[in-house]
Amino acid sequence: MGALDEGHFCSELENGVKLGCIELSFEEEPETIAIEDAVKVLMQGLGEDVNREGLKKTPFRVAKALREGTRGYRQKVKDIVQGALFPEAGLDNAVGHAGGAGGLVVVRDLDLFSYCESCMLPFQVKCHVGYVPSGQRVVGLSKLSRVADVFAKRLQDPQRLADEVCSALQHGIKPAGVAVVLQCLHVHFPNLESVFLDSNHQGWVELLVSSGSGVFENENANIWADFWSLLRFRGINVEKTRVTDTSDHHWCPSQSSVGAIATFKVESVNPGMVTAVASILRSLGEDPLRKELVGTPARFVQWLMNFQNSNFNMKLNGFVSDNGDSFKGKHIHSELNLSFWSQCEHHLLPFYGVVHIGFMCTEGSNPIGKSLLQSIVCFYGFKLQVQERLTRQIAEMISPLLGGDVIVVVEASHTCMISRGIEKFGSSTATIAVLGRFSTDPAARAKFMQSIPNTSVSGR
Ligand SMILES: Nc1nc2c(ncn2[C@@H]2O[C@H](COP(=O)(O)OP(=O)(O)OP(=O)(O)O)[C@@H](O)[C@H]2O)c(=O)[nH]1
Ligand SMILES: [Zn+2]
Repeated sequence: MGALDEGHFCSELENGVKLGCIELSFEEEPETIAIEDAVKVLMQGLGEDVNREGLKKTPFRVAKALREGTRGYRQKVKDIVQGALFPEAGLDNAVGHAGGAGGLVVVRDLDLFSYCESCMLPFQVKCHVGYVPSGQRVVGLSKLSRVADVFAKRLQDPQRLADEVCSALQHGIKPAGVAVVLQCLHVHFPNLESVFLDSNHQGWVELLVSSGSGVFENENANIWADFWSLLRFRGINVEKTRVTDTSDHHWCPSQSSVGAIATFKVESVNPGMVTAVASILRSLGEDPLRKELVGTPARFVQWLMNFQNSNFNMKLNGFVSDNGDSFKGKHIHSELNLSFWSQCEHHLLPFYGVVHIGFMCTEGSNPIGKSLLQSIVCFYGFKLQVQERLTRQIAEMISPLLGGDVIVVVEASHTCMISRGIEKFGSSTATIAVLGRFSTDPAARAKFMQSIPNTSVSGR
């Protein structure tokens, strides 16, 4: 069982005398309990009832997700590489591609997830690792991915992640050289204004970083040309958003001028919630005073505050539709790809995607503008949610405005199913809510469905 599953703790008295090991389950470990307590403070800060059905187990789930997501602090590279170096004839110390073990080896498209150290949200990593074997031996291919995962399962910055993986492999395998390329994707930070202004939001911020050691140390070395060629074969677009100097470049939207967080003033952030996040960092084995982490608790709280339990009803500014309630002469009107972000109430992790809305109206009229529908979608998105409830709430909200015949389809990617747990990259969930004629007329439903374009839902 992994370190997270079976805690082995030796209780110590003040003078360091060990009392002997007591077996603590994951639930009983002090770090888990501390994170659960901190998550309860965060949920109360959002105005939520921690005892509400659906939220009861959230503190524990979040503790489990965060500790699994940062297990890299407790793993050692040598345990992975040791015993996985296999003797292989070939070029000894020279570097070339003449047969045998002398040639460049590249493992491509390793899907990883890491935690952004600026905002504590998971970010997606497409990792490509290359090395030039030497010393008459090669490493087990899977170990390149396992070592990369040790450093990904921490609070990270893309460039530091690439450098740490590169250096660990260089020291662990002692090859002629190592090259690491990471294509990183950070979820975009919406805020109410920006989502309305530009509803075809790009859901992702992309960044490509690289790191090299030994024969790859010089990024102009011709062996890099071989490496990039082996990536291009896979259609990997290595030029896009390539940043070499990331020192002053904040890739995290929470640090950029347009991110949602930039619109909050730090002093307006609930200090009790900030303290709670700092204690979570400590429970994960991090130092909240590390310079890259100093602002992180406030930024994470600012992200969370997007989803506070605002129970105010949608201010429709007296909006009344003249949509009437008779079908005659009515046709199906579709408003498609309304973007939304929400926060899964089970894991406090984002889920995001698009909403498609259909309703009946007389030819040529449109009783409700797209931006008002976008407002409704955003207000129900910006809560702790489950996708089924979000879908139903949108339908129930717009139904009386539009004569009662509505259909709502939500397509979303759930970070909690992609970055942890079942880790199903690329998976997405679709939900439907129908009222009025759309609940009784399959042909009306089918006609609306045909109007939905066939595009990816990942928001990329
Ligand atoms: N129906 C529904 N389930 C959701 C939504 N968001 C997250 N979940 C699920 O909530 C469930 C929580 O299950 P638990 O077993 O309590 O928590 P868990 O151990 O973290 O679950 P895993 O994700 O399977 O590891 C998971 O199956 C999630 O996939 C949602 O919007 N709708
Ligand atoms: Zn971030």
